Amino acid sequence: MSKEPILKVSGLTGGYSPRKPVLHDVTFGIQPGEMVGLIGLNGAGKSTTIKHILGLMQPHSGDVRIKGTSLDDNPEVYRSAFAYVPETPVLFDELTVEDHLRLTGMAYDVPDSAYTKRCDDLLKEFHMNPKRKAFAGHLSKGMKQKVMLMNALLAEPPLYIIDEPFVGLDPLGIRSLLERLVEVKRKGAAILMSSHILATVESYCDRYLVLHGGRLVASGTLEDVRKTAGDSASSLEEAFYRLVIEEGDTNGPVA
Ligand SMILES: Nc1ncnc2c1ncn2[C@@H]1O[C@H](COP(=O)(O)OP(=O)(O)OP(=O)(O)O)[C@@H](O)[C@H]1O
Repeated sequence: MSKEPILKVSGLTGGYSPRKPVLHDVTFGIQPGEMVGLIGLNGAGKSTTIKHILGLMQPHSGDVRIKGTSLDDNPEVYRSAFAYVPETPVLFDELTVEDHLRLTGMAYDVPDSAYTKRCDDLLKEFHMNPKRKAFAGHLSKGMKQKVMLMNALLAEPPLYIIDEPFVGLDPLGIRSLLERLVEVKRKGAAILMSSHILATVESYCDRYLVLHGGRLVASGTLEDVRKTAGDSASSLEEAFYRLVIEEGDTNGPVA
């Protein structure tokens, strides 16, 4: 029996100018307990898709719903149902790591009874205990990325949207993150992760969305994506390569 999707993107056409859409009729859903990898070449439309889901851009046509609610239906309910971790950390330089966690706890109504344990666990898992009182402006790039991730994980939302999480993190940070994502997935959260690190995406995601030139050219399990790419593709990387150079376009998509 199919469950109600946490995220449902239906016939999404959108972009920066109504005369020149970047995304064309993109449709997909993410069920509770699923981690879905959004992959595509530079300029394929991954960030634009994410901006539409975040509600930062208006669809030209189509619809985005989180747990059945659109941004127009109820902006507060819509926004509190997801946590977003951007590729480039956005923090307040003059606030400490603990200050950021406290603000997130308040914004997402994390109960006091759960807050201290969640914080302590996250600071330990991400090896950030020595930096809990450090100002964000004094952290390294990877540490800032960890603070963004810890904030998202502290909130325990139904939906996580994570943009290219592996680039700034050290191997221990990547391991902590992946272990945590497996855990939140097990508890029923949905995760949309955009990344160019296809081997990790293949190992951890349950399904994949392949965007090319703003169109979803393949989606589903590894088996589904391999079939769409031609049965001889062995890995996600091989299937991806076939899908995106199919039209003899080796210079990337033109949206
Ligand atoms: N602010 C903007 N204004 C106009 N066009 C934009 C803007 N941002 C992106 N685009 C265009 O939208 C298309 C898709 O870009 P997008 O940033 O969604 O790609 P991406 O898949 O996230 O790429 P990358 O892997 O490089 O991050 C590209 O043609 C890009 O030039």
